Amino acid sequence: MSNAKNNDLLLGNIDNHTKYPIDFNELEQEAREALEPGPFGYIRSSAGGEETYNKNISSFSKYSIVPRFLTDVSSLNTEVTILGHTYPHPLFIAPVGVNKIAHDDGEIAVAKAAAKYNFPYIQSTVSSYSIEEIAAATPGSSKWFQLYWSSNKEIAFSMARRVEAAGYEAIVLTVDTVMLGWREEDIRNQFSPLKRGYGQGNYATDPVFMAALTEQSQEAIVDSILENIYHPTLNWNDITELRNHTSLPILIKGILHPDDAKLAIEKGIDGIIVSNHGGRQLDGVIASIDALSGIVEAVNGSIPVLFDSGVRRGSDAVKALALGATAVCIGRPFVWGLAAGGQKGVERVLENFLQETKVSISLAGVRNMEEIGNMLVIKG
Ligand SMILES: Cc1cc2nc3c(=O)[nH]c(=O)nc-3n(C[C@H](O)[C@H](O)[C@H](O)COP(=O)(O)O)c2cc1C
Ligand SMILES: O=C(O)C(=O)c1ccccc1
Repeated sequence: MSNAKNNDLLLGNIDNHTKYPIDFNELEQEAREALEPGPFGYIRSSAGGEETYNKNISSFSKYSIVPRFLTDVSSLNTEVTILGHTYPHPLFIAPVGVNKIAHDDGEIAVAKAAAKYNFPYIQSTVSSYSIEEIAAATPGSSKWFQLYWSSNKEIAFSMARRVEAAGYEAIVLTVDTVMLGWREEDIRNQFSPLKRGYGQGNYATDPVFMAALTEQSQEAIVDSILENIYHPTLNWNDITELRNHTSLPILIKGILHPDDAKLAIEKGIDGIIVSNHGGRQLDGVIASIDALSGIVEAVNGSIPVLFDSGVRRGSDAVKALALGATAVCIGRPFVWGLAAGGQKGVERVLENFLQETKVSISLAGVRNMEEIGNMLVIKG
């Protein structure tokens, strides 16, 4: 619960804080200055002509909040319960790999900032730090694990066992990246983080992955990651197998079609993340926010529906929540915070998101996360 009287968010920011970019574009500019073109371009860009990337962002402005007044918004409860865990607010950290290309402290800095602001942290398979290192750096905080399937599926099962042992609360299987999208900026910059040896934290510590190597060299590790991480044969039978290898809840990330959402429910999946991977996979696909309502309708409350792609500020998150998302994941904004200022930079991004989200919910006349689904959002 937060009390509006003790929590005059805007004035608190004007009085207390040192100057720091708040707006996404200013933050991106600061990151551009801090990074080499290869890493900066890898994070910023998306697939093809970046149609979907641009649409993800611009489509939010097609939706307008119609607020209610005189509802006594002096206290706000943003708690949400998802798959048996109660989280203080419906904002998560999206899984983003290879964080060391943005800052040397990488995922440790992000996970610590997330723990400080109570954002559940979804760790990517292709992290620079391992499952166990992140767990040790952030004891007691909520963590989920994003799994990239491996062509040698015993590696995927091994990672699933490790996250369960390390106390993670759920596994998010990403299904839209069975091969990498057509990313022209990376071709232009000749930049592949995996080829340069980033993102090995979970592979180089995995007993099944390491045992399968023919030789124990850096080249062999890179080659084997590349052979395993692209897995175009992935299909629903693999999901059933994963189900038999973990007792953790499984969510599928990358759902855009209502029929895939229905199939996920039929196959016993515990939740989905509506996402187009920030426009980084197939260019020309529907903006994530435009896909949300149809999927929420298809799911009809039977499993949680998380959301990402294009969320740039608190009011975007509020629109997604009002359209039926159970929680919203923040992507590129925190990566720019990391590039601009390490853990501190991420903290400022999360703090701003949280504060704007809370102010926006209250100003729309809503007091808790049950009411937010009734918030009126219209196209126009
Ligand atoms: C640099 C970068 C790396 C990413 N790595 C992963 C990843 O390892 N696994 C995954 O499921 N999604 C990954 N994503 C996608 C994010 O989880 C998320 O879907 C996307 O960033 C949302 O779009 P937005 O950042 O424009 O809001 C990555 C995104 C970026 C920008
Ligand atoms: O770049 C990405 O979007 C992504 O998901 C990824 C895939 C492999 C390695 C690093 C990141």
